[in-house]
Amino acid sequence: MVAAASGGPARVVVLGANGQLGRALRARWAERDDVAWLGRDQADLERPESLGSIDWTGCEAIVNAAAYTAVDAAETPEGRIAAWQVNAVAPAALARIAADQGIGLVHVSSDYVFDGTRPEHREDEPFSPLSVYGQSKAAGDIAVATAPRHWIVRTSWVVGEGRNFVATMASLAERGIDPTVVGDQVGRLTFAAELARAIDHLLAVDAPAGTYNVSNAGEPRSWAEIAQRVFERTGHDPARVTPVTTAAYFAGKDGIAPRPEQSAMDLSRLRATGFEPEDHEAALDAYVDALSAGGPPQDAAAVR
Ligand SMILES: NC(=O)C1=CN([C@@H]2O[C@H](COP(=O)(O)OP(=O)(O)OC[C@H]3O[C@@H](n4cnc5c(N)ncnc54)[C@H](O)[C@@H]3O)[C@@H](O)[C@H]2O)C=CC1
Repeated sequence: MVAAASGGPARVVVLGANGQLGRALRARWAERDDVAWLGRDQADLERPESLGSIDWTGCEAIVNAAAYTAVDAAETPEGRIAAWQVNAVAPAALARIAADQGIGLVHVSSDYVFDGTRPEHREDEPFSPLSVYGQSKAAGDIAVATAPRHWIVRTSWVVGEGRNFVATMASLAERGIDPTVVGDQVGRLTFAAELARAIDHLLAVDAPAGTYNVSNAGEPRSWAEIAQRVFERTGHDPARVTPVTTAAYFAGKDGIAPRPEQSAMDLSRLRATGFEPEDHEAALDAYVDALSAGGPPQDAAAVR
């Protein structure tokens, strides 16, 4: 069995426990003692065969929050193999385990399975990935859908703890650095806490198996508009952010995977389960305020 904090068998096993979503789930389920939290050291999805040697006795649901998320590195020969192992082969192994042992499987997908040419992605839109990462995620979705009790949670633009776009913009604003930011990719932010709340909800209401788009709600915005809002909220001049096209931003840079221009997703299927997502700009303001309260963020990671 996989042991939970209680010492007994875990009813829920979370894989990828140390990522943005994993940490948000930990915060959400901090009071629960029936969850096991497995990081890469305990369950390495690059070695999918190892998942079959785990004793899943007592497990009612697996939440797969692990993924190979390095979108550009996935275009390299080594990255390609790792991305496929983690994002496609391992989810297929999990689907087999879930099907054989009657376990529910929550798996997280990406808007990058689409090319971003439609105004709002619906769950049943045909796959049209632009990148190796997107291809590997689409293959994972196809595999996971073979498990009878599966919930594919398709999300976009995740912002959680640590290194992320919003923290980077807040840091640049504070340090007097004026960024150029992509202005022709449009979407909605998904705060990791909101994603965790939605997963908790889908399990709690035992939502029908299938795919659910999950993001925060509200008017879709470009990365540049989001950056400008971060500047404004932190008391800096938003005009310091210069919007550029994706083509201009990546001009002369090698090894950049194509990104969808349009990432916003239709949320009606999620809403039909009784879940109302919070507006992403209101959530952004609250997130930035929390960052400010904790002092200026240290991390100045590259803009996505
Ligand atoms: N970050 C984003 O903007 C988006 C993320 N997603 C999806 O959301 C889900 C959660 O993503 P985040 O929490 O943002 O990603 P993250 O990169 O913060 O976390 C992923 C976790 O997976 C772990 N991991 C990587 N390789 C592993 C392996 N071989 N074995 C076990 N664990 C491994 C990492 O150590 C990390 O803890 C993923 O399925 C991702 O594809 C979808 C759309 C956008």
